Amino acid sequence: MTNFIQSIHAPIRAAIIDLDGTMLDTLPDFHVAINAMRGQFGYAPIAHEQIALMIGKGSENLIRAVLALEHDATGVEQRFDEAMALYQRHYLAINGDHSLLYDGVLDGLDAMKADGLRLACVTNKPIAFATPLLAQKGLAEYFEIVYGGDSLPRKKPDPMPLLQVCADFDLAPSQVVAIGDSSNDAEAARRAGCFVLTVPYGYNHGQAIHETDSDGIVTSLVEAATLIRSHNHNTY
Ligand SMILES: O=C(O)COP(=O)(O)O
Ligand SMILES: [Mg+2]
Repeated sequence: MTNFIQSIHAPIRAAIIDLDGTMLDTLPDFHVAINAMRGQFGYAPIAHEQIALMIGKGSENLIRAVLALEHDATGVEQRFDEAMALYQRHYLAINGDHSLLYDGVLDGLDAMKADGLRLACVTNKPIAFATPLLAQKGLAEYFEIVYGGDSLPRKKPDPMPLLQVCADFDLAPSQVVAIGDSSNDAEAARRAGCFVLTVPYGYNHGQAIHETDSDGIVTSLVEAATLIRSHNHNTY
C-alpha cells in the first residue's frame, strides 16, 4: 500500500471497478437462481457459502461447478445447455431483488468522480444481467463504459477487458487502477499493467484476500478513493 501511495508513476486517471463482491453483494440473487435451477433438475438446494466459492469466473464456470456436484465431466456437458437456459431465466426474473450495495460504494464513486477520475465497470457477469442491475441500483450513471463477461472474446483473469478500457479512454495501463474482490481481478490487472486495489468483503474463491497480490487492500470504495487521491498527490 505504501508503494502505491509513494509511486512516482503518472497520476491515476481512471478506475475500473468490478461488480459482484465489490459494489454489490449479489450472492443472495445467485443463491435463489441457482437453487431454482437445481429444483427443476430435482437436486437439493445448496448453501450460500458453497455458491460463494463458485462465483467470479462467469456464468459458464458457475453452472459447470454446480452441475459437477452431481455429475462427472460428461454428465456436466450433457446437461450444460439446459441448466444454463434455466439459470438465466431464473436469474433475470429476480436480478437485483435480493442484492445490496456494500457500504461506501456510492460515496466512494462520488469521491472518485469529484476527483476527475473516469470510471468503467468490468464484470464477468453476462452483460444482459449487468446492465439492468447497474440501473436498478443507481450505479449506471457513474460508468462511461460497462463490459460484461460476454462483451469481449476473453474475460478476466485475461487482461483483455481492462486493456480495452485503457484503449477506450486513451490511457496507458499505468494510469489506470482496477478495484475488485478476487484474484481474478488482480491477475487481469497485473497482466494488463494496471494498478490493482482489492476489497476484503467479497468472494475470493474461498481464499483470504491477503493471499492475492495487489497494490493495497481497501475496506471500502471510499478508502480506495482516498488512496488514489494520496497516490496522485505524490506523483508528477
Ligand atoms: O459473475 C461472476 O462470475 C462474477 O462477476 P464479477 O466479475 O462482477 O465479480
Ligand atoms: Mg467480483
